[in-house]
Amino acid sequence: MSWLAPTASGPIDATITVPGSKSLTNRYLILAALAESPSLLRAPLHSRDSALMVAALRELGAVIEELPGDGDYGPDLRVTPIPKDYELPAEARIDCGLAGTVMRFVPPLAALVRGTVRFDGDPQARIRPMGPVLKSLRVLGVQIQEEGESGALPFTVSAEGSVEGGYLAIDASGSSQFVSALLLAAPRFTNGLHLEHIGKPVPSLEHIAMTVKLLREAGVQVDDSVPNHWIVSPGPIPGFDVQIEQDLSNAGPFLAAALVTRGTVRVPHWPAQTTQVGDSWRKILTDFGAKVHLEGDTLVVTGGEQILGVELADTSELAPTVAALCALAETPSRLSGIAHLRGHETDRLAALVAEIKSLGGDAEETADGLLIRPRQLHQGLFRSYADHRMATAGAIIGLAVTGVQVDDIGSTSKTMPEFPQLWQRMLEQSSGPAS
Ligand SMILES: O=C(O)C1=C[C@@H](OP(=O)(O)O)[C@@H](O)[C@H](O)C1
Ligand SMILES: C=C(OP(=O)(O)O)C(=O)O
Repeated sequence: MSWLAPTASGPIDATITVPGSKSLTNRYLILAALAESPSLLRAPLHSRDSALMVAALRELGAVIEELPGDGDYGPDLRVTPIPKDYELPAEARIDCGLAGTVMRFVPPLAALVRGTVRFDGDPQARIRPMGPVLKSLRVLGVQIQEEGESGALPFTVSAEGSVEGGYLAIDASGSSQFVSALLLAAPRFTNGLHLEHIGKPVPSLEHIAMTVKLLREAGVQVDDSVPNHWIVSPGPIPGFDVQIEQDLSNAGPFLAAALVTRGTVRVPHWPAQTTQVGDSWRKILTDFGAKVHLEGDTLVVTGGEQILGVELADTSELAPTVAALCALAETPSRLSGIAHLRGHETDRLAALVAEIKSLGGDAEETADGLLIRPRQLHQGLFRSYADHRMATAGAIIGLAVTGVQVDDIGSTSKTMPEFPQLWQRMLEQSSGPAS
């Protein structure tokens, strides 16, 4: 659905909470499916990525029910784990959509049931890198049959119900999800796992820290004291009851709106301690020239007189939102350490350069990032390439530039189906009506 991005007619003054974290929801779903007894996920995300994870775990024998809860964005989830020694009644089929967490995290779980499981996804998912996960499973003795390009969807996992584990070396420079995928299943490997990364630096390290923290909270022993080594001891995961934090990465476009309109945006219930990469908005938005502070547990961001250019390394999944702000900044910006964004939902470096340029901006790719220089932007089509974060980047630019048309705002359903309504609500709360 093509969507004319609303332009703000004055400073935004709004308070917004967003739905639950994708990364937390999909990790807790995996841990709950591996647990010894049922678990309750309170205020989880309900979006395409979480629905695909729920469907995948049901295919593998977990029972997942919706229960009324207190969250603003849908029911809680009760997860009854995959039975021990589960034998699939027939070949299972798992649709990964475009979800990295499903295509990377679920195959190691499929190795723990008996039977065959076929994985496929959206056409764009078939070019996202999968090789290190498939290679690791093969080294661990699991049979994988690939159908198309090597190291990519679609493929079939044939498993015998147990994985011995032990030492494994991988190159996770393409995605932190390769590491998280193996760590999450490792407590159920007979001998646990000693995973070593060998290669260029692993990106998005915050997401691995999140995996390690969640495993430890679930009672699993993890030693990550030596860089690039993770040692997970085998052991049971007791069922748990958890409140899921809102998605701080998805809070980003709303917070960015404060800078773009020189207004104020508040996000209540900002977690005091979190492993979400989105917590770094506090530093990033300060670099852009905003005033950022906490009032109790409410994060308050107020835009400055101008948006300053930034120099930032490894902004991970925040990069498209950051790039949108760079395109509106008064001084040049350099983003580095994000070469792996070429393997995200789309080649985000190419997509951001193409779309910023199509609005008259000045952007160029480097080997590992982007250079974005100030230039007046004009109306035009901003393509999202089925990528939720491209779509929200277009919305951010549209706040300042009239006539920005986002081709597929529906792509935000990947992690925030409510985005268009929440964006509108943010504008309606503000002093001037949106145009
Ligand atoms: O583990 C996770 O939940 C994620 C890890 C990161 O992947 P990469 O390491 O591929 O950037 C991040 O970008 C993605 O949105 C979510
Ligand atoms: C890279 C992302 O997603 P995925 O979990 O599909 O890798 C993202 O949400 O920015």
